[in-house]
Amino acid sequence: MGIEFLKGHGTENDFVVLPDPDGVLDLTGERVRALCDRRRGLGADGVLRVVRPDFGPWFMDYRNADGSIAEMCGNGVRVFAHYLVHAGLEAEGGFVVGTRAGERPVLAHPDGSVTVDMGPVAVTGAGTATVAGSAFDGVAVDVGNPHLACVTDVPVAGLDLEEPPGHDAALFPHGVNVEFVNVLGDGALRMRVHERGVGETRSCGTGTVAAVAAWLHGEGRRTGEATVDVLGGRVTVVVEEETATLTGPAVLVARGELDQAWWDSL
Ligand SMILES: N[C@@H](CCC[C@H](N)C(=O)O)C(=O)O
Repeated sequence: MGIEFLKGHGTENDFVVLPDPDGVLDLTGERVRALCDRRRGLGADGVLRVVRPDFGPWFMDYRNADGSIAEMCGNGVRVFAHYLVHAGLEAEGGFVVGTRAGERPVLAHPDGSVTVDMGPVAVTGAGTATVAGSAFDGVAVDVGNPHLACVTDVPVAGLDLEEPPGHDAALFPHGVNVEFVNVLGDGALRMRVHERGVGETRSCGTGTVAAVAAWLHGEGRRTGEATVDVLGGRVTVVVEEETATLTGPAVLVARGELDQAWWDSL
């Protein structure tokens, strides 16, 4: 009997989901890297291990594709919540998901989309990202994990994000997710992102919240709402005084078993 997995995505930010209610899987960095590898594994931007603690809600143990651990993943919470409903472990509607950044209330909608209460969002400073020798002014945004969100007039579609953007390491001692954001109109943004521990991804939920917070900050506003177009689709973000919400699709595409011998060899 192999190890159960599912594959899913939220606006094409894709994840391997590993149901592990009793917390018995030894999810090493090497196993995460192998699972996420698009040639020698299943391929994904990250892994969501589904754990049921003795007390409290289902816990999302999130890992980046390079095996590193991150505090929070907004698209991951949507896929995680959708999986819980799909598996009959939670009912559609409101429930809570545990993350390393704290508990995140979610609302699982009948169409499979999910709204996540992302918790407080804070603009904590200013920084600069560098891409191919060009500098982009940005703001540091804490969404439970670190972001440098750069609102720019340079069309983001043309940026080469193959290499990690340069940034001020002293400002982000634990690394950073970097967003490049175009304003398409009032309440309409376009974003590309280079994620810490992954590379360029087709969407980043916490990144879209950071993008909206950065746009509002530039407008001298603290609260507001925007759609954010990413390479993998569209999400909606609402920033309020005390919290922010992220709404978007969540899709499960496959379910199967990992080969036990392959797992054991890692
Ligand atoms: N894709 C995620 C963010 C995942 C974590 C990030 N790479 C980090 O290291 O902080 C999202 O949807 O928020």
